Amino acid sequence: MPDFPAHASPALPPIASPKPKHREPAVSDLDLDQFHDDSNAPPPLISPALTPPPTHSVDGQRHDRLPKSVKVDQTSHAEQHDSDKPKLLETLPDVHCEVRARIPTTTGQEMFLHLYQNSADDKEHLAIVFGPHIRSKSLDAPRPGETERDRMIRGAYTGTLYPGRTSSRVDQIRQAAGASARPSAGYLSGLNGPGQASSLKEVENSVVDIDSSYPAELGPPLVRIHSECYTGETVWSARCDCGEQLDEAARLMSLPAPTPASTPGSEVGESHIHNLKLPSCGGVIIYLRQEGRGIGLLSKLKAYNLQDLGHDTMEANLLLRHPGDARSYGLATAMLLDLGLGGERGIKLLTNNPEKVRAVEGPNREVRVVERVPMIPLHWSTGGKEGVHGPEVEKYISTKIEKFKHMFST
Ligand SMILES: Nc1nc2c(ncn2[C@@H]2O[C@H](COP(=O)(O)OP(=O)(O)OP(=O)(O)O)[C@@H](O)[C@H]2O)c(=O)[nH]1
Repeated sequence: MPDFPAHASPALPPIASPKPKHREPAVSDLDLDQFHDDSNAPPPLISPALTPPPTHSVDGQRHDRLPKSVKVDQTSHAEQHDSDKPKLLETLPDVHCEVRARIPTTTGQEMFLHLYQNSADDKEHLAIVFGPHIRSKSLDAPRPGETERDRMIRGAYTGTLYPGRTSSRVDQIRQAAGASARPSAGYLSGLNGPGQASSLKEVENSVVDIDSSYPAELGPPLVRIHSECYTGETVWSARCDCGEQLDEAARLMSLPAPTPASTPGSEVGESHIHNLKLPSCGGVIIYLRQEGRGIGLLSKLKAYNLQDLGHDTMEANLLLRHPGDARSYGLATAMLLDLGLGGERGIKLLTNNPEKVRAVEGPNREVRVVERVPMIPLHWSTGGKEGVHGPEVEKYISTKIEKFKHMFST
């Protein structure tokens, strides 16, 4: 079997969006046998079931806490050999958030969908923002000639919209109503100490108003970089776990932030916070329109047929003359910076993909990944009770481990 190129050495320029401009080579033009030199091996679909790595816990339950994270070794980044470094653009693309809207979701949680445009391609990439703390600078920046109503229509408001609202800024509404300064936007201010009842009320009121930056108390914000997968997210494919990963990222970002009540030794009882709408830690899913690891849906569907003919996901891409992974993450870096998530404090990245961890940091480490939270397939973590399963997804995951060097354990 030939040596494959190292994972994710993009042959396409990193920002290229896959648009088939000419007819792709017919499958019959391709050398289907090149990966089958030692083809006494059984076809992948009947290979033995994947044994999950032993280090993750299997207790049949989903937890209401973030899975254990792994510190990302900062020195090893700095000392990376040139050959190990991901190929990054020298400068980040320009991005700006055109519009944002509140989306109540079927799980009961609310999120704000941010639509971005950029200087690198003509696709609409998205930031799915959970919690009240993360805001887009380019969205909030005033635009020439716009009215307060224009600002509200494009989502550049604080607090909550309601019929008849006239200003995009909560402070202005309060001032107009003769109210004093708005309640403290500090994270759960006043909860930690005696006499919390009025403070709790204040928190309840301020939850919808908070527009400050991400509070230091919550540590590095949780980030997921997700690449589009029409098959796994929309048409119920069990060839991959992309849909489940998107759901799980949203669930983790909607979990309530730790409160003093959940901290040992706290004087605040559970009953005090029973009906309180506590803010979630929040986080952001950067949803990049790089379908099929950047090869596009057309090629991905051909790749599926090659997989049914016995090839793994990397081989199928290579046979179609695409890199094993054609994605890039400069847009994600630029979007995270716009959302105020650059700088020293860093982010916690939900992923198993080592390439993502390095590439999202950007050419000058504009964003720092200080912790990595693994994405364990639900089928493993629930002991087989939930999650996508079947021979195709097993093969997909085992190829991620063996060829793309994904890290499925802490
Ligand atoms: N080419 C190809 N792409 C696939 C296949 N199955 C899923 N994909 C794509 O793989 C991508 C999955 O990417 P992500 O969810 O960002 O995750 P990842 O890089 O695999 O790693 P994690 O962050 O650990 O989940 C999506 O763009 C899917 O469309 C496949 O068989 N072939």
